[in-house]
Amino acid sequence: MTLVRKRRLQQALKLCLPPSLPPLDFRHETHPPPSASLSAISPEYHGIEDLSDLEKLAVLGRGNGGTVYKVRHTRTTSIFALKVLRFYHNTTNIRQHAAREAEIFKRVDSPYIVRCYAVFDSEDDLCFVMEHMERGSLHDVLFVNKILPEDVISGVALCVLHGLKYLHRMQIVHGDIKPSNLLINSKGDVKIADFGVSRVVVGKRDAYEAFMGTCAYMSPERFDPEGWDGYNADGFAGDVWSLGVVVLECLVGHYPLIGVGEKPDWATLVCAICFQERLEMPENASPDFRSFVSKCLVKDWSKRGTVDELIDHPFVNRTYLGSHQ
Ligand SMILES: Nc1ncnc2c1ncn2[C@@H]1O[C@H](COP(=O)(O)OP(=O)(O)OP(=O)(O)O)[C@@H](O)[C@H]1O
Repeated sequence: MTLVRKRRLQQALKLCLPPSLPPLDFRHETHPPPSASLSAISPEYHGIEDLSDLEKLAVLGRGNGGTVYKVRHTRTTSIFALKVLRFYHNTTNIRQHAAREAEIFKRVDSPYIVRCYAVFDSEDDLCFVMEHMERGSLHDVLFVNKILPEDVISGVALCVLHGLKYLHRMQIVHGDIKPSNLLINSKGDVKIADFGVSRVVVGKRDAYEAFMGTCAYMSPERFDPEGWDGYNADGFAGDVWSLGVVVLECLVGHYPLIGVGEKPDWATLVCAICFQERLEMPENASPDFRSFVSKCLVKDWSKRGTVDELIDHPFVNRTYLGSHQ
């Protein structure tokens, strides 16, 4: 059964074999949006003028502070994903994250990043109209399939690396790379989503925020900045660490830095992330897989593989790997 599922997934999860990166688009940087209730993010897209144009069809998922709906544009019948962040009790924290997410979404335009077409804001909530990623998140895929074959993981990793390369060139640290933030469309393209804790790097120390994002995927320098020279880290290496954890999780079938059944509380995670020396690799992992993950999961961020190095790594440049079972 597992084998059937795996085969089905291999067919279904077509991987994007990325063409060369498109040039960076800085159009939006010089034109900050007006502080009106609607900020059109993609000026070429004129279809969505008002939230009332969108009919809710289903709930796609829920995250911290928000719900994502599948919606249909009543006039064009196009399908979108609508993320609604509600500001209960005027929580400054959520407002700040939402504003940051909107700000980053305005800047990015890449086939490796989920597109955002419009943002509507009001007193009570902030709504993002995004491209609908039909197959949901990598988290959903792992929930159903448990583990993925190496060649599928390799394609996922390559898409994320291209997305990170684009973001990092724009000085954007994602800060929360994890399976639920990697979305897959009907063509099998994997794209990075959710910029709620992302930041634009303006210097090394000034923008440092240690405990934003999801603890389990955080790098040692974010978890323990004093122990791992985190105050000097630029943040980009943290995204690479998170990618390494995700890649390993896809082959292990569960969060890989602690044992199955172990509670991922703060103390357990800090021990695993900051102090545990040995990396548990699945026995069936290929040498390329081991090498790739080991380069991502170097505890000292200054010695960790960079996105530019990893994008040339044999693990993500294989034509077909027959070694997985
Ligand atoms: N554009 C989209 N297309 C399809 N499904 C989506 C889209 N965006 C989000 N989802 C689904 O909604 C879920 C919730 O997304 P959301 O960004 O609100 O939170 P999260 O990343 O899962 O969690 P957290 O808030 O803790 O980061 C996702 O896990 C995914 O399954």
